[in-house]
Amino acid sequence: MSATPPPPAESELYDLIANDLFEQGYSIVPDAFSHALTHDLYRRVARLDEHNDLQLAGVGRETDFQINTAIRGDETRWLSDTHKVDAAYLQQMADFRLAINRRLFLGLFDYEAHYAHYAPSAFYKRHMDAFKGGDSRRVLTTVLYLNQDWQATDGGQLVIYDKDSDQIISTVMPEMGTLVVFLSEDFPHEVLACKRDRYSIAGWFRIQDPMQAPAI
Ligand SMILES: O=C(O)CCC(=O)C(=O)O
Ligand SMILES: [Fe+2]
Repeated sequence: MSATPPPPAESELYDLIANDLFEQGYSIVPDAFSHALTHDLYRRVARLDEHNDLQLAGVGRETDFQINTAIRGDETRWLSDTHKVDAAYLQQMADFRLAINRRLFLGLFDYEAHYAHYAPSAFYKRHMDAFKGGDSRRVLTTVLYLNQDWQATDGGQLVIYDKDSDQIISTVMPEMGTLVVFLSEDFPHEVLACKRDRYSIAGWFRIQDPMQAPAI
């Protein structure tokens, strides 16, 4: 028998996240999804790591893209609908997208997500996931953590800052099942150096590319 409570019923989960986003622009939810899904995702990323199927992440987009381990040291791989476990998560996030659109009218159009592995001593310096007027189309960031029994001494916390005051808003332990959601343009954040392998899925809901939108 496990002592952890079952995940909240889905509509309650989305009510809670939508309310947090409306009130404060971010939400942090422990045990967001079913334990079965979370464990499948953990096994999948651990296997990708074991088989060296993750690649050092870069900074910048397209022509600006470069590897810079002074900024970030994580290794990543995009989820793909062609793998059963990836597809299960992408389906979960498709439901999430509709549920949040129904509650907040954010016009979320699609979702991209990658597995990430931070090896011991890796970090991701303070950054923003999107900029006002930028071309990434990213509106809402999600991070799902996949690490059992994370301790404060393991490092690797996500630190979220207030954009205006520079104060720390929250320090999040990357514990198995915890989901963090925040408005991509509003919160500078960083990943502190970790002391053990750290696994997660980072994802971004995006608005539609105005160039691809049908003419009205
Ligand atoms: O893993 C995390 O806690 C955050 C990762 C992140 O900021 C990113 O990939 O942009
Ligand atoms: Fe980020």
